[in-house]
This record gives sequence, structure tokens and C-alpha cells, in this order.
Amino acid sequence: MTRRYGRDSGLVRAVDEVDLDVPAGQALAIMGPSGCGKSTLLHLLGGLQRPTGGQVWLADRRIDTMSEWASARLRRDSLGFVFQSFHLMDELTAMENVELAALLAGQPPRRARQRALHLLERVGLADRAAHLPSALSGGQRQRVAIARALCNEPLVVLADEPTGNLDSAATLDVLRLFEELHTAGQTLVVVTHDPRIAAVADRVISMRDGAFADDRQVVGAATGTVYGRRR
Ligand SMILES: Nc1ncnc2c1ncn2[C@@H]1O[C@H](COP(=O)(O)OP(=O)(O)OP(=O)(O)O)[C@@H](O)[C@H]1O
Repeated sequence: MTRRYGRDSGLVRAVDEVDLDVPAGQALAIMGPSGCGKSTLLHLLGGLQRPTGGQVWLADRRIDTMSEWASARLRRDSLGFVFQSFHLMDELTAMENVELAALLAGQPPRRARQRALHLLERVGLADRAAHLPSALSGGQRQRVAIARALCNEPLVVLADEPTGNLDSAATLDVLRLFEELHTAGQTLVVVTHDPRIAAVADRVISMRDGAFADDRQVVGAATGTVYGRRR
């Protein structure tokens, strides 16, 4: 897939004809210098941006030609997003932030509440459920955001610099959580500058100038395909 911006002398090849298959259960880290196209690639995978060339297939569905509405529904029902700056609703408690996402994903109110509580327990924050984000540390906020990302049991969690705003201890908490998710079989695609995250991934792609400069796979226990077409 390709994503270009501008034209002629202003042409930027943010993602330049990359070919990517992601097996189910893989923890993939995408690294590389600033501006090499990592976030753009993640946005293409998440249906947040459309490629200017090529195709994006998620679980045997072509997503780059979907209508805006279908793409939004796919994100709501099948994808989990984690961002560097958390993107929590400031006026809602930790519980309500997670619960709202479960409600929006169509779960009935009682189930949404149970699911939110369960996920907050899973990220180690059951005792902070009633706190507003302003009363939580950065690492705790990111763990709430991860709980929120999991509420629709996503096919894949897409994370863009999830530890970029965190200190070292909080980074380790998030790292441990990603490890647990990976062990539980969750497919993860994480854009990161942090070599510690890359160290727990089972595949590391290094990008340069929109292309893959290196693609190292540590183990390959593929059980199906999340991104790419079954051949
Ligand atoms: N909307 C846009 N219009 C024009 N150029 C863009 C746009 N968005 C991104 N770019 C360019 O595309 C290239 C890739 O950007 P991208 O944000 O994907 O890089 P990145 O590797 O995620 O960088 P960082 O690590 O700094 O977040 C850069 O050269 C950037 O300037």
C-alpha cells in the first residue's frame, strides 16, 4: 500500500508501496526515525486514512474502499486504538470512559458496565474506577485507554507511541500489560521509539523513507491472518 501527500516537487511518499501481512496473535512493533511513515502506516491499517495506492484487507474484508460510515463502524466494532495522548474524556470517570465505549459498540447497559469493570480489573485499576482522568497518573490514564480499546474484543489493537508521554515506571506498567495481552493471544501493532517495547514484540519492522528497511520476525506461530489476504 502507498500513501502520498502533495505533488510534483512537494510530493511526500509517507508510505511507499509496502506489503504487510499480519498473522493473528502477532505482536508487531513498527520503529524508525521521525517522519519515516510509521503513524501514516498505522492510520492506513486502522481505516483512519485511505491509501493513495494499493489495498488494505482486514480479516478478509477490504477496508480501504469502504464508505466512511462502514469504516467508522468497523473501527467501533473490530479495532482498538491507543494513542500517545490517551484521548480520554476528562469529565467522565475511568469506569465511564470504558463503559461508554462498550455502549457505543452496542452492548446493553448492564453488560457494558460489567465489561468495563472486568477490563479495569484486568489493567489493575479496579480501585480507580470512580476517578476522573485528572486524578490519575499518566500510566494509569494509558491503562484506562487500553481497557477502553479492549471493550469491543478487537481483532487488533493499534497503538501509536503508547509510552511516548510516560515516565520509565509507567512505561514498564504498560509494557507488562501489552505482554499479558500478547500472551492471551491479542494481535498488537505498536508504533514505538522505545526499544523495550520492541524487545517484547515477536516481529519488528524498521521503516525508512516510507519503506521497510528491516523486517525481523522472532517467532512465527501463525494461526490465521488479520491483515492481508488469505492466499
Ligand atoms: N497531512 C499531511 N500532509 C503532508 N505531509 C504529511 C501529512 N501527514 C504526514 N505527512 C508527511 O509524511 C511523512 C510521514 O509522516 P508520519 O507522521 O507517518 O511519520 P512518523 O514516522 O510517524 O513520524 P514521528 O515518529 O515523528 O511521529 C512525513 O514526511 C510527514 O511530514
